[in-house]
Amino acid sequence: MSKTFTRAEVAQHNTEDSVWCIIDHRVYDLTDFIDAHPGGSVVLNQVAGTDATVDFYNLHRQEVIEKYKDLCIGTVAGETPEIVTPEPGSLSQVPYAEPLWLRPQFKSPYFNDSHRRLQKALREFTDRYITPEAQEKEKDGTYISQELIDRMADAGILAMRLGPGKHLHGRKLLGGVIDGKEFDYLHDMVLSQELVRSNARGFQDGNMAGMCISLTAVQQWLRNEPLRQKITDEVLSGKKKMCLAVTEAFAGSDVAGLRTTAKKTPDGKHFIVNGTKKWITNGMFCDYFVTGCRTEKGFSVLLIPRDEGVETKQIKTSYSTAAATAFVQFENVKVPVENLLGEEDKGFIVIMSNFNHERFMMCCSVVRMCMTVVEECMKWCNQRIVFGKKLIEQPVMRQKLARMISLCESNQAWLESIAYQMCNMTYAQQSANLGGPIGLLKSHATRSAQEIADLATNIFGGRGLTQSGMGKVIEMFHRTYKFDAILGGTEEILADLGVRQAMKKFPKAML
Ligand code: HEM
Repeated sequence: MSKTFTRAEVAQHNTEDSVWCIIDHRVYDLTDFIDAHPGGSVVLNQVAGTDATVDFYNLHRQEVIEKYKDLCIGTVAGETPEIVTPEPGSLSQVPYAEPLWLRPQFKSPYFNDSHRRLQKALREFTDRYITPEAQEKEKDGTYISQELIDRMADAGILAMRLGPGKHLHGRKLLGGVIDGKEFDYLHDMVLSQELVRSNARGFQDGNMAGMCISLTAVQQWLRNEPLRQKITDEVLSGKKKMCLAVTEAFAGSDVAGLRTTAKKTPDGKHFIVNGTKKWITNGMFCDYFVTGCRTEKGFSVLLIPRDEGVETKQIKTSYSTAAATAFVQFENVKVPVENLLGEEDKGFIVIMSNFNHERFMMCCSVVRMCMTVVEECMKWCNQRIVFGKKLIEQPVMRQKLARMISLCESNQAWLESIAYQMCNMTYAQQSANLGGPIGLLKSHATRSAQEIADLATNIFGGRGLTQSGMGKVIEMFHRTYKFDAILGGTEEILADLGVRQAMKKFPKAML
């Protein structure tokens, strides 16, 4: 790479036997690559011997040049490469690509040094370990590797994903960048927002989303202490996997309509479970199912270990099968009564108590993903040349970007304000005061996501419909934003919840 060549020298390599070109002041020998080039050999022959920087960046993502850096044989004499290659862990320099609190010129009342340390460590962890695997698994549809799970368990990431609490006390997170006791809901927000940057919506859920919404219920409601500790240890160490199994083909959010039954054995020591569950995220690889069942006088929640009576079949949805979404069948599964969460026939509270945190995490992710889409659009508009001009020079494009930026900035500001309230409330106060606002935020954030996906696809044109290359993030987002609009409560239900909760507090007087 230390070799230098004059532009005249490069110009001579424009024959079938030797195809060189210049990209960003670096010299590339494409002779042996030409037949493997996904864009074909003709285009490379056309630029042989010339400076192809503008053409290259008009058609490729920055990561392509990184991946194929071995083709680089030197630089142009007297010239220095200009294009910035982001290092793992670095912040984006694209305007509006990062939340305001991470932009050096701005201040925030919410975040202290421990949030910044955690953000930095998580960004590096995600860039180095999660994103490469996420991209691969999203494409081939296989499940998360045990190696990555172990790495996340060691770093305390699995434990952090349950939110603040005693389970973090005494833990040194990410090698000690913060102490578990310091971890609050703003750290929690940072965690969700950094993990989502791997830009792979199916894998994002495949990456232990089931655990985040089920182990919390076990911790809060499983009364047998040694059993609770054993299971928590198994799951947080990554040795066992857990998911939440409530929805059925017969009933989604309508818990009263569920048909999975749990009948007590005559000796009162076991439940026998029969029934099916649908759309169970991570169900394919889980060892434990936190399952909603009909019991004699109501609805109950049971922790069901996988055994021969439990059968899982993969469901193909519009995102990658890396999410391990399953159809689950329980046939005469014998479950000890100590696996009951909360009280028999009073399972509704067990399921409901989990929702705020789940929805909060979803808000964090979808708002951050929207910001990444803005970043992609800003980069593309600055890079893409059409009708002899950069796209950004077209006022119609700037209008679209303005709308997208405004939606992202306002949603992020709302989210930070809610996270701050959560830091200053008990769990019970959160349930009383924040269920409505979180519901409204989730509903608004996913409506915004719809508009952002639509605008971004128009900006990218055909590339926004293509699963590889420049528009791949946009294509993925446009195909998958609905998961956030449906999972954890649909937009309509949550918007309605927000207004109903507000009306409960309406003063009795006629105002
Ligand atoms: C180091 C040099 C190059 C490498 C490693 C490279 C690699 C690639 C790769 C991996 C793709 C697949 C799409 C993607 O992932 O972005 C691609 C597509 C393409 N490349 Fe290249 N390329 C190089 C140079 C060039 C140059 C100089 C041109 C044009 C003059 C060119 C024209 C194209 C075209 C037209 C496509 C198809 C793009 C699309 O469908 O949107 N490539 N290239």
